[in-house]
Amino acid sequence: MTDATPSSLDPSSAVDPSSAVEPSSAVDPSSAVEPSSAVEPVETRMSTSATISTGSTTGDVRLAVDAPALLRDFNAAGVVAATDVHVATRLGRLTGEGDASVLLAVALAVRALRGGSVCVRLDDADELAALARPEDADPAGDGGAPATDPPPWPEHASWVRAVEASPLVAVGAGEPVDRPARWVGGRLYLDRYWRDELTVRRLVDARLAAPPSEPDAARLGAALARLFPAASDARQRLAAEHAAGRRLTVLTGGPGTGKTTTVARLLAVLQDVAGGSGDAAVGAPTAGDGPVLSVALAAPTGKAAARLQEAVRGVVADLGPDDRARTGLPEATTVHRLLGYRSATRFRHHAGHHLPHDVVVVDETSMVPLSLMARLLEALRPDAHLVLVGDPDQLASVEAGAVLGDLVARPPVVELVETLVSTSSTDELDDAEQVALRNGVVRLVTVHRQESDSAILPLAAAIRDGDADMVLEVLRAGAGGVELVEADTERLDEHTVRGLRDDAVDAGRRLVAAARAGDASGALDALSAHRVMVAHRRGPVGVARWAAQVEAWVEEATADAGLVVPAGTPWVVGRPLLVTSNDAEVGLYNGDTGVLVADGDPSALRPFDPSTGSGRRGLRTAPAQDGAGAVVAVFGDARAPLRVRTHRLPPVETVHAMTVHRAQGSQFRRVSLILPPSSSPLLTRELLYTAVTRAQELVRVVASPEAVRAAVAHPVRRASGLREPLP
Ligand SMILES: Nc1ncnc2c1ncn2[C@@H]1O[C@H](COP(=O)(O)OP(=O)(O)OP(=O)(O)O)[C@@H](O)[C@H]1O
Repeated sequence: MTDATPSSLDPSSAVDPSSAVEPSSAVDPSSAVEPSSAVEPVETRMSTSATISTGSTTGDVRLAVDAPALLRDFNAAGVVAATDVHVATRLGRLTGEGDASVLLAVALAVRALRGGSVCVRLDDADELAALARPEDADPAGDGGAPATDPPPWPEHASWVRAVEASPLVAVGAGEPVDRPARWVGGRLYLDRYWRDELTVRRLVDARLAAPPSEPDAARLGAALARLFPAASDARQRLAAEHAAGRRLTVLTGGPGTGKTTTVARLLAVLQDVAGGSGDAAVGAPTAGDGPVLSVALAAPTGKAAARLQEAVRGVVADLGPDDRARTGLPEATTVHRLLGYRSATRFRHHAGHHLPHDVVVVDETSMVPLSLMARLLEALRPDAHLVLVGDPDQLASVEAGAVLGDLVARPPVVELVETLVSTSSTDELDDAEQVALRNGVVRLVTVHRQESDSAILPLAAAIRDGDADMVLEVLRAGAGGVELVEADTERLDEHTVRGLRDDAVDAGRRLVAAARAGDASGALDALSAHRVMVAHRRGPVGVARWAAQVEAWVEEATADAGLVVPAGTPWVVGRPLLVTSNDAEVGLYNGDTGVLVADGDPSALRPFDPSTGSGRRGLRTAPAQDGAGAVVAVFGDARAPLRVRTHRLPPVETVHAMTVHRAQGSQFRRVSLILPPSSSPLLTRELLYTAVTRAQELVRVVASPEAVRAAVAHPVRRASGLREPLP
């Protein structure tokens, strides 16, 4: 390994391969408020404002100079972007609303979506203060308006009066239904988000309030006792019993608390009780007949779906023969694919064409945004059993909404569930958990994973508890697969990051070797060996800069064999890929990761003309003899990879490093997390918790202690109305 000079860590050397901005959407107000479906943090969308003409005469297109003075001032302070102002003023023109305070409120509602909120609370001083933090305060400093001090907010009472009187705004939950914004309970929504929230509320409440199905108590009791025999299984047993009788169960818990185990076993319970008496004489299925309920397993990303399927099948394989036969081999898919994705707002299954399944289990529900949850709930048969599984302490979805967190924290919707019969007891639930159970929520708390010397789970627990001293203590102890590299991450040198470099190079070597050998499974396995994670997209602590850095290290380390670049293609064998948009036809979705591997007989990758490497050091190869091409992209489960020809690939990026948002739903054996400076608005408790819990063996945090403290001190705030009853 050759030492790179410190200058190779110079941020200015980083090339941003992904600087494409979203298409301008400022003209059509409805599309202007449609969030990007990209799985990436909010700051990526800040630069949008720099691409959109707002009629500025100053030449600075980030400033909305044609807007009323109040909006101009808030724009100049960086509180709202020019696009937010543009949407608000356009909606104002369409509805005859000229009051600047109302337009400011609408611009804030648009702005709030980018932070993941569904609405803006004008009466919440903390939220307004958070919005007043310029969202582009990232180290790159590459977007948004120049910050001046924000002007004072409009006087609250008159602001609310103006909003309530506005022709732009519908007030309350009822008529009229054709206005672009909605004011409910002190919250201002863009109408589309209000409708999605109402849909989720209505359909969740209907599920909770539906009369319970009453499975045969003796059979249920026997199945629960068989599948959850130990005293320590009590909460898992309760969740399974709840799922057998009710139409919505929300199963939560941190890593290693047995969520997946519970899912697999509860499927066995549900299949058993659905199998009726087992009396073959009357035609009822028996154990040997296999599954009788149609079950769908889904997760927000392909990677998470692959993990879910693998984990569930692993648990099923350990069940007794009858339960194994009853449960079968459930397939997992993405939520998009389950619903039959056609476009961001259109799916094959919907309220008029329900999914056929009797049971639908969604894992990693924290990543499901409000709009997708609304579409999923609409598409379910009313009598289907829905089980939402996830960890509400993780980062919420990139798009607006924090549905899992909201469902867990809501006040109770239905009276105490009376159907908990037979073996389950709620004795060990505290008062808050008893209340949550009325909303179908069962929280698993016991960590069962046997890694007693690992400090990753105690670290995650300290982050979740907001205990920054403990977090730093565990990190600094440097034992049990946890380490802290204390550093100013904007000025890292080679020596400081040598551990990170060694891990990245090791994983990269294995990846490239497997890819060149045409070993798809080996390459996909190597892809999860180590991952560099960051918070930002751009800047010295951004994904673009670190992806370029890791790529340079790996190229250097594997240069002896030369790059393998099949002739006539830009595709480098061994390049790790990240899919950046959905392509239902190919079966790849935003956030899926894969790798380019040599296709067919590796000897077909013979030298083409090493002397004409187009200025690039490396080995060029001819296409395989059979014309099938010499490189193929592989994705998904290492044991059954999905192979995609390069000409059919949707847009992809190289993924030597990724944002923590992107990494959600995936796990890696080793994780190196590089945190931005403590002033970054993206440093949140959920970000740190999510990154730490992606690691199986080792998590290395490269950060200043101040940045760690800042992350732990800032839980994410997301405004929505789901936690409150309708007025
Ligand atoms: N009731 C139990 N008793 C003993 N061991 C259990 C129990 N439930 C789960 N386990 C074991 O604990 C480990 C973690 O379980 P599981 O993978 O189901 O957790 P999880 O919550 O899905 O974790 P993650 O979110 O990290 O994927 C597994 O090894 C599993 O076999």
